Amino acid sequence: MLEIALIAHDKKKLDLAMFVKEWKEVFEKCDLYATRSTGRILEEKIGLLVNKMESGPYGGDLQIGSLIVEGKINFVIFLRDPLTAQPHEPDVSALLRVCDVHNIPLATNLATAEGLVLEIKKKLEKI
Ligand SMILES: O=C(CO)COP(=O)(O)O
Repeated sequence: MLEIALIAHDKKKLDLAMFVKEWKEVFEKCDLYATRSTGRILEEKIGLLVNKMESGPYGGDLQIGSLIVEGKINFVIFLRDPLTAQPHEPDVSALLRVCDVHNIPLATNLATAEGLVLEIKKKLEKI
């Protein structure tokens, strides 16, 4: 099973929901983790089962980061809002940092997410 973390800041949640819907047949074969509001949207609008952490501003990014440190996440798609200051920016940076520390593929925009999902699909076909 592949473990995927899906996160989006508020102004990017619609983009993420549309992207995940488009690739639903891939994501429904994975174990999904998300920060709370993102996860709720993916469950309610797309009908996927999602392991929901705390909301990002309440430490959810750090919880996902902790899962990465424990080796429990294979891919991260995190659609950040580059135009809005986030009160929990240090937590966001920490999550991005542990992805680099542990060499976890990370997409922070839709163009890269497209590449990652193709890679995830390829990996699933080999399982
Ligand atoms: O803020 C976030 C990531 O930094 C996302 O958190 P939510 O999914 O709870 O909105």
